[in-house]
Amino acid sequence: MKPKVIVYKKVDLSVLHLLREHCELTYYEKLDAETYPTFVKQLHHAHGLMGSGLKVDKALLEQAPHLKVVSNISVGYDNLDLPELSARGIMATNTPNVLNDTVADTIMGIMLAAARRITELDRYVKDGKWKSQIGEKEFGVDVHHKTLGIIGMGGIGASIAQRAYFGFGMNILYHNRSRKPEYEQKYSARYCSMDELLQQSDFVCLMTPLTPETVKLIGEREFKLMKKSAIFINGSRGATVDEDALVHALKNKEILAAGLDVYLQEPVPEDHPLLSLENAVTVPHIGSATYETRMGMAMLAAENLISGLRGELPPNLLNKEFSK
Ligand SMILES: NC(=O)C1=CN([C@@H]2O[C@H](COP(=O)(O)OP(=O)(O)OC[C@H]3O[C@@H](n4cnc5c(N)ncnc54)[C@H](OP(=O)(O)O)[C@@H]3O)[C@@H](O)[C@H]2O)C=CC1
Ligand SMILES: O=CC(=O)O
Repeated sequence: MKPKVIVYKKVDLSVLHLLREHCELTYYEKLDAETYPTFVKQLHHAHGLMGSGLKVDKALLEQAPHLKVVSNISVGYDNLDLPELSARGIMATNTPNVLNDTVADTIMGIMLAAARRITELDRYVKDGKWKSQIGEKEFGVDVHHKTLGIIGMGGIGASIAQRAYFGFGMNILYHNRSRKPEYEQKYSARYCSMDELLQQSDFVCLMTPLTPETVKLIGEREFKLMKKSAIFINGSRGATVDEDALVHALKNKEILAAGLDVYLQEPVPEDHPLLSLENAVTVPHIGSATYETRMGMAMLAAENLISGLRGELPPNLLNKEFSK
């Protein structure tokens, strides 16, 4: 008998074909108030779950007594209660690396947009405000040859460093809990304390996972340490930043600008103070959002799921306990 699998996110047909070869599939393009009650009923019989963003915690797992594998279609897995999954013998997987280049492209785009005020000036043109030759009021700041500080120099951080170093001649600083000699060599990146990184960088890019340690990693104190000319970029998760402190820093010109892909609440509420600030570039969590990359992520997630359901150790297994 084929294992029962629920996919709760829209994926390409080829991914569904692959899954159907190996599993009995229930497919939701998305979960909403209408579909959720049926989804929960089906969870009672499911062996596998694949999608992204759903909070997989004790309460949900209580409804899923037969679950064997939870396959996230994302690299971040802060939506998963990993200790609870491990305690129940359920494997969890994610999709690292396939998205590094795409997310790094997005981050470079946001950096450039914030520094050169591209989204703000796009509105200026479309609103009919371009009436004469531009002057200092429309000037931005350079990106090339500036100092970029990356907090969370992992797969994505390194792809950002690669673009910044080779493409823009930037000087790279980074901070992690552990040093990465490989990136020091490849991108002449210098490891430093977080405070030094904040003080020295023209661009501060946050790329850590969301963990108990990184909640509000950047707050009032950290914004005060940054240069007044600094541009802050968040590509990690909204909760790694104290958003009130960010709004305060932007309004009071403690920093020059910010570029944001992630927010504490997503979708970000229409009346969020960040949305009324000209010096904040705000995009809707589009880091990995290209056809090619989302397809690659979904395919990898399907492979992880199938492998786990066969009783193998999936390539991107997250629970350390299972690999022992
Ligand atoms: N905006 C978007 O669309 C996307 C956002 N993301 C986010 O980016 C995150 C990173 O992804 P990825 O690069 O693949 O992950 P990696 O695990 O490859 O890299 C994360 C890096 O963060 C460092 N890190 C972890 N904890 C801390 C800490 N407390 N202080 C400083 N550094 C820390 C790690 O180094 P060390 O262990 O040495 O500390 C590691 O090098 C994801 O978890 C997700 O939240 C990912 C994809 C798309
Ligand atoms: O935010 C996206 C992810 O892959 O994590």
